[in-house]
Amino acid sequence: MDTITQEQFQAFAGVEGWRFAADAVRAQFRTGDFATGARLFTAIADLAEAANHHPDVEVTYPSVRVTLTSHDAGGVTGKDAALAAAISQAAGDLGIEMEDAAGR
Ligand SMILES: C[C@H](O)[C@H](O)[C@H]1CNC2=NC(N)=NC(=O)C2=N1
Repeated sequence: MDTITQEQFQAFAGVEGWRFAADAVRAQFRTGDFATGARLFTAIADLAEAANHHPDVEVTYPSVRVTLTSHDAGGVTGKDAALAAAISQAAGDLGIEMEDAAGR
């Protein structure tokens, strides 16, 4: 699968707030506590396994950081955009908000 540009990524529905940097897209979710972070991670893991496309995920007490890239393509592809949108939807379903770049 070919890589996509930042403009092509931003054109995907549901990826608002994801940040395109170099060869990956990143987002941070404000969970507020570790148990909620674990629930979000579990939802992300289920989506990743279903897509056979896996993010890097950092779970801390107050937040969950997600980084997506397509290792086989060496950059961001439509798989990353589709999974990013699905992760944002799963976070929304759990009542979890995305943080902006400043962590607000
Ligand atoms: C064998 C397996 O299908 C591949 O290693 C998959 C697994 N998950 C993956 N996830 C991501 N982000 N990039 C890949 O290239 C990738 N490849």
